[in-house]
Amino acid sequence: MEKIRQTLRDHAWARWTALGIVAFTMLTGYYLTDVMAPLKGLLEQQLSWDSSEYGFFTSAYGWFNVFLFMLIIGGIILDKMGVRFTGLSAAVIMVLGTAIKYWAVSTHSLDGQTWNILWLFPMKAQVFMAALGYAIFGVGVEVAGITVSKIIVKWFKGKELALAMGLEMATARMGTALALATSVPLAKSLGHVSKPILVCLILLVIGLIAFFIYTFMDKKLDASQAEFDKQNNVVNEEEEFKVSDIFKIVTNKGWWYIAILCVLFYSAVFPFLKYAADLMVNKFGVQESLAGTIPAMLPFGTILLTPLFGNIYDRKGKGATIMLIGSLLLIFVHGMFSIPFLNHWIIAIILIVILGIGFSLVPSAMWPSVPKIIPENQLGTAYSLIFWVQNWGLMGVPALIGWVLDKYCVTGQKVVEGVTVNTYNYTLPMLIFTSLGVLALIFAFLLKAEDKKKGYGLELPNIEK
Ligand SMILES: NCCCC[C@H](NC(=O)[C@@H](N)CCCCN)C(=O)O
Repeated sequence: MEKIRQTLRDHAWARWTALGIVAFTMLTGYYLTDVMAPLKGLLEQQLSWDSSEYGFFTSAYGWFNVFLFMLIIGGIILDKMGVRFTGLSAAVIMVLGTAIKYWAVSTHSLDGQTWNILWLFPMKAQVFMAALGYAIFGVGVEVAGITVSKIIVKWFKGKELALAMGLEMATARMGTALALATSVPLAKSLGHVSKPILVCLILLVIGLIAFFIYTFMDKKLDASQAEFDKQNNVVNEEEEFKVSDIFKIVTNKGWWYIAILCVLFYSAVFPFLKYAADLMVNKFGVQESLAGTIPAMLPFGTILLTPLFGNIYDRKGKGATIMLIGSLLLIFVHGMFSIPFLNHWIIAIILIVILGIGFSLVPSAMWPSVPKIIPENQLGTAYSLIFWVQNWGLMGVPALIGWVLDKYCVTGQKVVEGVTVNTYNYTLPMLIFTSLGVLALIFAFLLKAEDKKKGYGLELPNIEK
């Protein structure tokens, strides 16, 4: 009998098609994640939300992931049950959470109601229900993220791993860019702040169907790998994941440096994006209806650059150095944003472009570096633990910024379309973002040193010759 020399992943068309499908599912998830960011002003006008309520809602993304350990549980399920079951479940959870959020923002049945959350905090019922839906969605999109990372490693290990991860992130960021650029026009043209969420809901259902289609490819990949192993007498030595492996992951210094760099770096980017449209209005005097357009350039820039830097990492290596340079750019940009007299909108555009470069450098090198430190059977859990640490920042920093804005940064009030809203000075929030960048740089240095000591190969190319 003729021996099989190739598995499905050795066919370029198959691995790039698989990537395209799962990346699309992530695009739909990222669209919903950021769809409310440019609507902060409209939420204040149409639903009377204030900055703290907006901050509370935004931080809900991480509630269940962080406090109920849903992300870690998701990672363990991923390593135990595999990518098909976990990915499908995650996509269903995204749809469910978004349906609840849409209902909360569009219904009138919650009008005027206040609930005591945990018998302690009075909160508008509408804000709470929208946040609950977003928290459920947050579990789905984060577990989908780790699942897709593991899927990419499965198809691209020893091949164009960083390019593939870069392309997946680029596709996902198209979702972010679309959200930033389209949510205000959609809300205005369709007549209500809830309408962009409805558009997301439809997209998420399509994303779920796409992932369902992917599961057939995944089955074929497993079958071709099993056949290859059988015919070539390959003994699969990969051990099954054990819950005790978590101990191995969390006692690995290199893993910790990536996790801490990740939380610091991402906390200075994603939460910044939530307030960036408002920053454009308050600091740079940009019109409300156009305010989302400048921050939207950031994800647009990363769409081109993340795969480009990923490709460089695949071919030339220098992963740890790439993360260092990205952290430096982050400090520069937020430092400049915090200087009060630099308030021309052209400066805002230039800084967002530079931030786009930084935000392409770090992720393009960080995520493909994890499989160099952690074995594949523990990868789902390792990614989920990194996401878990990161989610503390994604949850805490927006709430912190919302609170800081309300407490220390209100400069006055103005009337927008007949409604009185606060105006803010963004210097203090931008200094907070700058400090996160400085800490990120320190951990990028520590990671580079640890790589040198342990020989993880972060500075080596990913493509095996
Ligand atoms: N294959 C790379 C996976 C990580 C991508 C990374 N995503 C995250 O860090 C998520 N935990 C947070 C997503 C928040 C979406 N606005 C990324 O760079 O997007």
